[in-house]
Amino acid sequence: MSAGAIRLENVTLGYERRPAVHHLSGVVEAGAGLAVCGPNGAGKSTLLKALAGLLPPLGGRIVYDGLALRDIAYLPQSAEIDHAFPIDVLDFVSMGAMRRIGLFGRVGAGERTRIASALAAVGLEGFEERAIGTLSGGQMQRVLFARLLVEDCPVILLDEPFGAIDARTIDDLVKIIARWREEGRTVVAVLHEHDLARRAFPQALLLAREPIFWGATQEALSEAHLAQASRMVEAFDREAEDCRRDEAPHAA
Ligand SMILES: Nc1ncnc2c1ncn2[C@@H]1O[C@H](COP(=O)(O)OP(=O)(O)OP(=O)(O)O)[C@@H](O)[C@H]1O
Repeated sequence: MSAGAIRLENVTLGYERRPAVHHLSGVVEAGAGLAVCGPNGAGKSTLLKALAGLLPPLGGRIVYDGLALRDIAYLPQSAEIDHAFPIDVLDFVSMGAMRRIGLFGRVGAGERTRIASALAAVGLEGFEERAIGTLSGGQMQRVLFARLLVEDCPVILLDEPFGAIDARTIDDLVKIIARWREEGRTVVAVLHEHDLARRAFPQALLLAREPIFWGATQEALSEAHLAQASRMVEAFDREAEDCRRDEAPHAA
């Protein structure tokens, strides 16, 4: 395993001891571009939270080679972000510098330059004083990418970064991901858009509560593998329903 890699060893993840992802082993090499795909409920977001260090495994372990958790930037699903929080674009993007300067640290000239160039890179110059609550979905996603640019981490985790945004914004953000990869950063993204996964990520993990395939994207997202993933998640959900019925002896 090379420096900067993340190794998963027979990892089980879940909530309140209920497993959501089982038997996951593999290595995210430093500099990898990995798409995590699979049907709804497959465990994709759960895996990303675990990689970000927010959800300790129920079993197995995740080993970070030469990486501290502060080296990992994490973009949660849009629904988990408080868009109504009263903060303007400049302050929101500046929060990306917090790991370096601390919560109450002074934003010096170097950080100001970094923040300005991040806003320029996502095409949001002139939006500095806009409250984030007034932005469109696409503009908000650009702001979130600007914050990631300021965070400047070697590992970047993106949970559904392209959900419900326009094609032009998607193109611009895909270019930023390509730039991160050229710079040797590791990018792991949960994606429902398989065409984008094929276009922007050489590797894919197809997940259906357990791994179906982890390797070249074209092969991971073959029709046969996608059909297998759907069947497995449906079967898992049916079993879960049966369990719930068994656990409710007083139900009518
Ligand atoms: N906080 C939580 N508490 C309890 N169960 C959870 C929690 N978050 C997710 N789950 C359950 O874990 C399983 C996997 O969910 P997860 O969100 O990881 O799937 P996903 O593949 O990201 O789905 P989607 O594509 O719909 O976003 C689901 O059965 C879900 O209900």
